[in-house]
Amino acid sequence: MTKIRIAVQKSGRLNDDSLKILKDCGIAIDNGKDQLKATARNFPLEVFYLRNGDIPQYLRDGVVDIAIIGENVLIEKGEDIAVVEKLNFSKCRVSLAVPKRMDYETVKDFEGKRIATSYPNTVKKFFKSKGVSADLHIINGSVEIAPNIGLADGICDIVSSGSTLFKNNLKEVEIILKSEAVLAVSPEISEERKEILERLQFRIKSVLQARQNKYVLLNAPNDKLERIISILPGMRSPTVLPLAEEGWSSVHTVINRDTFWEVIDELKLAGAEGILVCPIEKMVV
Ligand SMILES: Nc1ncnc2c1ncn2[C@@H]1O[C@H](COP(=O)(O)OP(=O)(O)OP(=O)(O)O)[C@@H](O)[C@H]1O
Ligand SMILES: O=P(O)(O)OC[C@H]1O[C@H](OP(=O)(O)OP(=O)(O)O)[C@H](O)[C@@H]1O
Ligand SMILES: [Mg+2]
Repeated sequence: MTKIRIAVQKSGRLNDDSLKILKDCGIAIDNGKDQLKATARNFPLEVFYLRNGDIPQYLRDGVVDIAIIGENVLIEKGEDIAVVEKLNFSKCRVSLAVPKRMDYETVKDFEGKRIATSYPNTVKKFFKSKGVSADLHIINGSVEIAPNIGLADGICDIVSSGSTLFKNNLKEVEIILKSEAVLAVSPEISEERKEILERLQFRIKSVLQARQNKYVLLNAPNDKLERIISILPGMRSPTVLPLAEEGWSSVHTVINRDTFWEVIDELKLAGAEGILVCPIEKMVV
């Protein structure tokens, strides 16, 4: 039977959440941690555990068909590779930073400066678009230490909370790009495997939708229903069911996580009572 081959980071920031999303898609993988390859028990899928930084080349060569990878890595070394889904985890940015004490005004301040980075193509492209010429030092890790040991005047690296920059007396001065984990596809994928990809993507979308929403149940006196329903976003319109108690109804709906608390506050003000909030397992839209 044909299987789709997916690359997942072997260890590091993406590993746990990548395996979690496959699990939430109902895919069971026997996961010996030291294995480099594993087969799903209930879906035509093989998992290859690889270094994030090596994945663009494996996709390009068609050694794997799809991958869960940091978008920033694709921008750095896989611009020819298509992204089919943003996965909403491992969110970060690739930024330029300089020592706190430096008076930084514009990107022109990088002219002629030494920049340490693991993302040379990204930095080069950014500087080129701004007409700046700088001297790049490519290092693979602990980039933030470079200015403190006199190796560079500034750096370009991943920033999330900013605490690594803070600890190293650096300040973020330019955001070059924003990144999150994505599902990427090999240009070499076969038609047969594309069909498996479509099935997988359908499940992933349902999982992402479910994670983004909550199921809400509430009780309301009938004379307040109209106002309450006008507040609710919902998939179509809310379900309204009569309660055993005369003059009262139960309202069921779905609310997006981003606006959740604001909507709940409004519902309470409008007279909603006994509000229950439940996680959604899958949401097929
Ligand atoms: N601090 C962070 N917060 C959020 N996401 C991050 C952070 N650091 C890295 N990432 C994202 O996770 C990806 C993997 O980072 P990680 O540090 O685990 O591996 P790596 O050293 O880039 O890759 P490799 O697997 O090749 O060793 C990055 O490419 C980026 O997309
Ligand atoms: O803004 P922050 O929340 O501090 O995150 C940013 C740091 O996280 C990443 O390093 P990581 O911890 O993955 O270590 P690594 O350099 O060994 O990959 C990245 O390279 C930064 O150093
Ligand atoms: Mg890292």
